[in-house]
Amino acid sequence: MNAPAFRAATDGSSSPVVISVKNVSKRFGEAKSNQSVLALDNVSLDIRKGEFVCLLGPSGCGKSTLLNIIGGLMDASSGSARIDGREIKGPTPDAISFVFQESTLFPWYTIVENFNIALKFQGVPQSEWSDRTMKALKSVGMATFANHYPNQLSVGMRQRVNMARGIALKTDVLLMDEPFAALDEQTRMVLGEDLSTLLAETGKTIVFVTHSLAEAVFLSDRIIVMTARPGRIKTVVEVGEPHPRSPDFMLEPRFSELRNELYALLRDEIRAATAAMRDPVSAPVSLHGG
Ligand SMILES: Nc1ncnc2c1ncn2[C@@H]1O[C@H](COP(=O)(O)OP(=O)(O)OP(=O)(O)O)[C@@H](O)[C@H]1O
Repeated sequence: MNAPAFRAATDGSSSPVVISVKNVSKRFGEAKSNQSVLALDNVSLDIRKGEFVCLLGPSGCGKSTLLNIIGGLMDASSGSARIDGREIKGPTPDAISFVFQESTLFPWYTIVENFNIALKFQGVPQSEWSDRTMKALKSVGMATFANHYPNQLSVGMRQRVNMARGIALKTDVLLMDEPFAALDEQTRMVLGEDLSTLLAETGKTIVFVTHSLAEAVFLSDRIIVMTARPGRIKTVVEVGEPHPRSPDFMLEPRFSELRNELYALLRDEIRAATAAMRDPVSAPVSLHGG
């Protein structure tokens, strides 16, 4: 029997850089217009192969915008994003796949058919489809539902399948935008454990957006803490724990210390974001140099 996959804690400095974001700013609307929004301001970030990186910050600080720019779904207003040295100018389905908060399964196709469409779109040879699909479904405990339709599954099961589809694809990079946000706390925790195991097994590079401090600490190698809008990188917190992670990690004093540290870092930013929502004209945009 094979030993379970194990991935040592990383400080992110020993593996090659896969994603490189350099001086990225993003403005929605014309700068002169009073409707214009500066969502990201001069963000630079390198993400290394096999890392699990969380983007954490107050609502509206540009987490999804940054993820969308990395995924090629949106252009930066200035600066650049690269994957494996290539400038990202649009979606790169050969390199990057997405898992969103809402299940993006076609309701009129079975789970297997949904996977086949994604694999076909990605150019994976048909001879590999079944093996990849069943392996990924098995890894999230959903193999027996392969021939079900999405509406025959619970919300949590659909999100499991969504996650499995991201894993089945050949891409080395998985971008996950609040994939567990719609789930109850227990399901979230179990899926978080599964994701940590999958990270150790597949070695994929994962960029994950969340609002949950506990989820960020439990899953991440590095947590990118962002300021209130315009989103900048306030600080980076290293977790330094191997994968797969067990729920026992949450009982360690270090876990609470890290979560408290994140809360202390975010508190001012959340206040700034809330003030800006209440009074967009006179509120400080960010307490962090905004
Ligand atoms: N297509 C768009 N057009 C105009 N403004 C946008 C667009 N997309 C995002 N924004 C604005 O950019 C800012 C950042 O949005 P984004 O969704 O990236 O934030 P977020 O940190 O992911 O928020 P949340 O945590 O609430 O999901 C917000 O003020 C938002 O209103």
